[in-house]
Amino acid sequence: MLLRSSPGECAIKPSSSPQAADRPSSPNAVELRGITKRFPGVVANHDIDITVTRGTVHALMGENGAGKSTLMKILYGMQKPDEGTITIDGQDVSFHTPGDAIACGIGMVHQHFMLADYLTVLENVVLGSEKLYGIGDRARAKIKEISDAYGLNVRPDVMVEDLGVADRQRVEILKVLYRGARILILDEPTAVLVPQEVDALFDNLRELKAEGLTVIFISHKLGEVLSVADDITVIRRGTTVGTADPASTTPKQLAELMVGSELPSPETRESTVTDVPMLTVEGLRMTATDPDGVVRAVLDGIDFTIHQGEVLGIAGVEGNGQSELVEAIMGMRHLDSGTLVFDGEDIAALPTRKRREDGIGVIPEDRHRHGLLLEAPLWENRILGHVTERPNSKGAFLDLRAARADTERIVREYDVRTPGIDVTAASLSGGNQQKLIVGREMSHRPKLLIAAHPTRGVDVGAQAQIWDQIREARREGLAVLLISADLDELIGLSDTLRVMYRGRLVADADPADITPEELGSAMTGAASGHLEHHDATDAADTGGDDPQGGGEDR
Ligand SMILES: Nc1ncnc2c1ncn2[C@@H]1O[C@H](COP(=O)(O)OP(=O)(O)OP(=O)(O)O)[C@@H](O)[C@H]1O
Repeated sequence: MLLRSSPGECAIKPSSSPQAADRPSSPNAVELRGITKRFPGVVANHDIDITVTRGTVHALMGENGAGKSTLMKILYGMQKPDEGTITIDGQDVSFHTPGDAIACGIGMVHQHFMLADYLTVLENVVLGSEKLYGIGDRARAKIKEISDAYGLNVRPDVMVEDLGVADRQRVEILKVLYRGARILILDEPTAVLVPQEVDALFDNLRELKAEGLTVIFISHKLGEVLSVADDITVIRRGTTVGTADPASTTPKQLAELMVGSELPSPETRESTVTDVPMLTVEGLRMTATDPDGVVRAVLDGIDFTIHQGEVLGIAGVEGNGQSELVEAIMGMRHLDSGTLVFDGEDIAALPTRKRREDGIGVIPEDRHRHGLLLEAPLWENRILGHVTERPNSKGAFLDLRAARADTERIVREYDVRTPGIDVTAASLSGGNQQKLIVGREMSHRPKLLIAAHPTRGVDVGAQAQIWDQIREARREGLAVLLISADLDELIGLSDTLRVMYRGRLVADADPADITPEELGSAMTGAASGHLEHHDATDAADTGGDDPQGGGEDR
């Protein structure tokens, strides 16, 4: 069954023939020809050609800053190309806004989900498209029809806040299908999913293409791309450098096509763990009150110690208390109880700034909200959070010359692709923003690094470099609290691995002896023979302590 709903008229370019709309459509869903897009000091896309066959999954790969997002923003009408043509289903089109692209059957699922937590799935889906099927039974029936057709398993009447990450992603996909999308653009869709969820998403993508829909997705994950894509286009420094056939390409060849270097591996078993405690957390408990006035524990009796030279990895599906744990250690949220001893000192009453000055570095989960001042230049972002420290200040004064010189050094050493240090952080590509943050935090030689998704959105080459930098610092005594959705990264970098579920540390795993699949199961609450599980049945009951919601008690 082919589903079609049309939210508006697809604006065909006036140069097309009058019969254009009646012409038999081409086998290609999308053809981009000679796309060029310039920003001040950067050519983001230079004469790019891409052909995407209808009914296929097409992966777009490339180093950070290669120009992938820019190209997709052009296809989705968010940006206008300086040169080049866009052809959809054989018709030349011209987009000025995403609305124009949507009218031509293009939908985009962004990396940061855009759903309203306190609305139901149905309300979220119909929001802004009430004219299509109303807001009641017709809309509900349409949602069910789409959900059944593509195996999305979306229930219209549940609250979005009660959904896990993978369910939210399916709602986002359904939302664009509801608006009539036949061509879906997914921006790094697997970055936040555990392996089992990735498999389920790929099943959904196969269903979509079986119905003749076309999927274009951006990814840095070589293995995943090879397993699901029909075609791969690699772009480097703004131009198409090649296409790869997944059936006959190895991950190593693909990595080389992308970055021209060896495929890195995070595996390392050499231990540098000492018996000197750097951070000891005991009985950490934090509650939150939701809009209905219900108090629930978001951290519920967390205990651990990280020693000098140790990486403690925390595995967990997002929303199980990891963000709150970081906020607790950094003093950004009120603790109900518990102790925090850092480098022999009780820091529970210290302000965040003092904790940083004392030697805690942070690579935050949300780089836009907590890691960068997007509208400020790179050199100001270099100072951010470290105003009182060298080389940014001398005595009571800022030392701008030294801060600028050090920003240049970070740009060089961390390979931040930018025309200069005076451009805004907003103008960097996502992966390059991440490299700037990692460079800044590592520069201060912290004693403890809290690294939340340190290589999220970063390409394979830069990822290997960041892993090396963390390992090198660990050899010199750095203690690391690593929170990551990349299970290869967690297993490869951690000396100690613990699983967080519903605000508690529920199981320990030996990184040398666990697979990503086993770890993924433990994160979703299932027991596994390769983990040491703790008793979680006495979870404090303060009116529902389920930050994720909807889960079963273990
Ligand atoms: N609004 C903008 N202003 C100025 N420069 C920009 C802007 N958007 C992107 N760029 C620049 O264009 C280039 C391509 O960026 P783009 O975000 O398309 O890369 P990407 O391949 O998606 O990278 P990543 O994998 O890191 O997300 C980069 O050099 C980036 O700094």
